[in-house]
Amino acid sequence: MRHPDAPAPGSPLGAHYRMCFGCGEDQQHGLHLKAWAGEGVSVTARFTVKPAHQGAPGLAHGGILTSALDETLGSLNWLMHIIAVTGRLETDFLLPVPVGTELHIEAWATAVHGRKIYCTATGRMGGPGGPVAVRADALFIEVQVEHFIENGREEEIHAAMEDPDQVRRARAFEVNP
Ligand SMILES: CCCCC/C=C\C/C=C\C/C=C\C/C=C\CCCC(=O)SCCNC(=O)CCNC(=O)[C@H](O)C(C)(C)COP(=O)(O)OP(=O)(O)OC[C@H]1O[C@@H](n2cnc3c(N)ncnc32)[C@H](O)[C@@H]1OP(=O)(O)O
Repeated sequence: MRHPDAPAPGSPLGAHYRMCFGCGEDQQHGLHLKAWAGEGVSVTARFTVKPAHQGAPGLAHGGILTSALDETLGSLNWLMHIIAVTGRLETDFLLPVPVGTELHIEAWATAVHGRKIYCTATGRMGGPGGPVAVRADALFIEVQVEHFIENGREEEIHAAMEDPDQVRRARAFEVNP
């Protein structure tokens, strides 16, 4: 499952798309989540809850926490050298997460069946060994690059295809942009 050319454990994964809400460095409204390759088909990530992420006073919105887990699970793509999108995602919220918390996220693949990738993630507070505040089980489905080209809004697709960095990132998934 781990691709022979997968980034070495500990390597930063970078953004798959600079305008991505989860990881994009140029997305001013985004989470700016950072992820690193782990052993096997696993990744670690960090995300800090900011005031813009509140659902209740001083507490993270559940949808934001789910997004952070979704993004980390999506980063497993880098380890497998495939493109997969979220088909199903179920989140358990175990502890309230205050603004200012740095969430330590871990995600790993648990099974593969055809195009279906089953995977799990946890988000811990106070450090990588801290209590689990959120966890999610997900089903990702492998797709071809046409999934984006055929369904994305034309102006962003054109901009992405004209961006050599984006084309290079797409190639890292061994797809033909
Ligand atoms: C140069 C331009 C390049 C641009 C792109 C460049 C780079 C991109 C690189 C990486 C980006 C990739 C991911 C992003 C990473 C992180 C972001 C976070 C991840 C996300 O946020 S991503 C957005 C949310 N996501 C969607 O926007 C998906 C919308 N959706 C669909 O597009 C279709 O729905 C699809 C494709 C999922 C399936 O459609 P389909 O027609 O291909 O396949 P089909 O329906 O046959 O399903 C095949 C088998 O999966 C089972 N299955 C399907 N769905 C299921 C479900 N919900 N529950 C249980 N089982 C399910 C079936 O039951 C069958 O199972 P079986 O084979 O056993 O029968």
